[in-house]
Amino acid sequence: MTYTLTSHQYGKAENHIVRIYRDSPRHEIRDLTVTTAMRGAFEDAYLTGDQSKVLPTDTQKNTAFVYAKQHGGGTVEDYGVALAKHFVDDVEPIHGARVDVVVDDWERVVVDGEEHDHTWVRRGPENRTVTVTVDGKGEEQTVHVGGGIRNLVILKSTGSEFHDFLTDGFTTLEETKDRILATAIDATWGFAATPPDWDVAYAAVRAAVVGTFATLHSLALQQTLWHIGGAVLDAVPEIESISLVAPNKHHFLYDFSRYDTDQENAGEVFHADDRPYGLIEATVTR
Ligand SMILES: O=c1[nH]c(=O)c2[nH]c(=O)[nH]c2[nH]1
Repeated sequence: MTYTLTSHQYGKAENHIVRIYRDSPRHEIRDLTVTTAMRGAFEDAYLTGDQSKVLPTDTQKNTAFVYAKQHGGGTVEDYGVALAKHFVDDVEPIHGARVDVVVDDWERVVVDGEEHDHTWVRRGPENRTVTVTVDGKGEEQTVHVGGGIRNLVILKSTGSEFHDFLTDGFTTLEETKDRILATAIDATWGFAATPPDWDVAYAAVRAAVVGTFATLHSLALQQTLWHIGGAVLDAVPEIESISLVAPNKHHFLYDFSRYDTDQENAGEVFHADDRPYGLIEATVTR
């Protein structure tokens, strides 16, 4: 029997790097979880156990931390590009590198009406994500930066319907003209060109996502995703394509008719079910 190693990459996953900027009494914080993955002619490490071309994942980890000091002053995208380019440009056997960054956001606390200089509370649960891919050396090199939002949990208490769907012998779902619509959006997007400001572009995407979710009178989560995709492409001209994954976090009206009570449940009390959930996905491309 013969086998072929058809693909491989290796790296260090989830380096949790907290960078404090303390050049003035008002500190800043950046909290990044960084995953590196290297591609190149590393077959021998698998096939014969020869590690002579392998830059250890431990070294990748160290580099990610040191680059957080050296290249942390710009945006997360600048950091990711500097780190990925370093691996490809400076380490001969590495021909391609991918750097994935998950950003945890911290919000400055307010004490007696004043923002505190060096204390924050975690903002969440959503994360901003950045993916940088560098392929090839010298003139041939390509650098791609992708953006994302993970776990943007959002709910509207009305302005959502679901009816006139296909039915068969297994259908029990009742039609509704007024329901809760809730989801936790994962979105990733790719750029055809570099935007003037990465942070401004991210803020514009997020505003388009939440604004569209709030204002679109939804006939289905599918329709909401389509409109979100269009709004994002309208908001940020450099974005070429956006992929959206959205679990339908079902909220079922709790049935009061089963109880001996004079209370009515007019869309006020719901059972928030965690599973199973509908999973709606879409990619919208310019
Ligand atoms: O927005 C929805 N899309 C569906 O495809 C679906 N299916 C379902 O049972 N409820 C919903 N809601």
